[in-house]
Amino acid sequence: MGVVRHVVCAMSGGVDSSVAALLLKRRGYNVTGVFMKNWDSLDESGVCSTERDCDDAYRVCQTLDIPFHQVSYVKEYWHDVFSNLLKEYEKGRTPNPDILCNKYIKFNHFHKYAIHTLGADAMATGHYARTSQEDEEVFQQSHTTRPTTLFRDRFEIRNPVKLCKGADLAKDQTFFLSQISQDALRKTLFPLAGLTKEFVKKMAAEAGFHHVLKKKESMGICFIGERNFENFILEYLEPKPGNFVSIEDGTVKGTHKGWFTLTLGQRARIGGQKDAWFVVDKDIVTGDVFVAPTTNHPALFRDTARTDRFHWIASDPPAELVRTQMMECHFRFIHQMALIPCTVTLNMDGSVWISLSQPVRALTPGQVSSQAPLQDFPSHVDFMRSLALSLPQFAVLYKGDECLGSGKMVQLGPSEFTLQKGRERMVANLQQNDEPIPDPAG
Ligand SMILES: Nc1ncnc2c1ncn2[C@@H]1O[C@H](COP(=O)(O)OP(=O)(O)OP(=O)(O)O)[C@@H](O)[C@H]1O
Repeated sequence: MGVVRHVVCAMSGGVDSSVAALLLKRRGYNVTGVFMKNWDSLDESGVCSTERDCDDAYRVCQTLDIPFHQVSYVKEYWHDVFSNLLKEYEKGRTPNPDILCNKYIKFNHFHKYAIHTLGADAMATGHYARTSQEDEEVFQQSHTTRPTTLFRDRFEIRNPVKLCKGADLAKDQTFFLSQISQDALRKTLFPLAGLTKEFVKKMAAEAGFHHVLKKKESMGICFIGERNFENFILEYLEPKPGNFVSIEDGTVKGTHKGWFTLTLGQRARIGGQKDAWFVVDKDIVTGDVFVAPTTNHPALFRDTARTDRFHWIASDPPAELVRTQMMECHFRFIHQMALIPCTVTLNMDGSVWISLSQPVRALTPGQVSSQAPLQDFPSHVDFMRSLALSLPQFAVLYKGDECLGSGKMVQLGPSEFTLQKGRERMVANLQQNDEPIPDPAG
């Protein structure tokens, strides 16, 4: 008889992690369920949803007859995720809290707790994602503490583990995992890797997890709960009022109460204006929010972005990129958006330039923002829909099924509108000087 492996499963009280724990138990492992508390929350009716979720996770563990623990990362979440989020808002950027939560909490604090404190052979979550390792390979990974040398990961890791899309492409969550460390990934199991959500729900029903199935699907920000996001964020940030300014002629169209909850591409409600205007840019120094009169205005389209130091999950950086300084792959900046072909170039400081095969709008064409202006948002769920469609922070790269990693977008190339204006100015200058206008076709 071989050793019985010990796996710590992160259990949220939801369907996915409950079935993940069930599958691990069926594989014959010693499973421990752990619930994380990240936020002291009361929802708008004063009910603590965290306690309810914790209770649900506990009941699943009872049904499975496995030990249950609860850990609190309220302090860590506040420092690593929430403060970060507020700082980004103040810079006029729209951060993705779920990417940060995975990076700093689940695949860092929680990971260390599972492996070092509880002595587990691996940790597991209910994410729809896959790695390039079999379970047994995960267990064989020794607990290495990386020496802090000048050498980068590629010199230290012989067989880097890849992060790949799960079988259920409609549920794939690699986007949210794109910032996690190689060290944590090497010790992680994703029991739902090969399953569809439909099948997982069926398994939950057969296992008698009815209390879990009855719950609403969790969405977006894991900690805030059902509440008005604008009111929530205004508890923490001082609103900075300013003007709505037309990108076309610089005229002031109205005023707004604060720009950090206004997201790129979103329809702006401007008092006294009958027509629809759309947010295309912000000036965080003056507080001006630039707006355009059409939803598909060229000021919303761009085809290049630069990231900060890119986080490569497996090879840091990929050999192809080192060899040629250039790589063809696919890009996504919104969870589940269609992948866009792109060319990536590597800079000396580890940042990358991403050139897309076609200009993309700040949001996916024809999506909810035009029907659901922010002022009408009833809850954070709707806000998350707009967030997911807004200027995102992270550029996530894929090569086939593999999620290569992500980088925070810190600079965008010129918009189509800027380029168009530049061309017009050039033509006007040429005409003024009576020079022949170059024929673009010839
Ligand atoms: N509060 C929590 N405590 C422990 N683990 C958590 C918690 N929240 C999320 N997780 C882990 O992260 C995974 C992904 O979380 P996410 O919030 O995306 O939920 P989900 O995909 O709807 O999964 P679930 O149905 O398990 O809630 C979960 O399956 C679970 O393993």
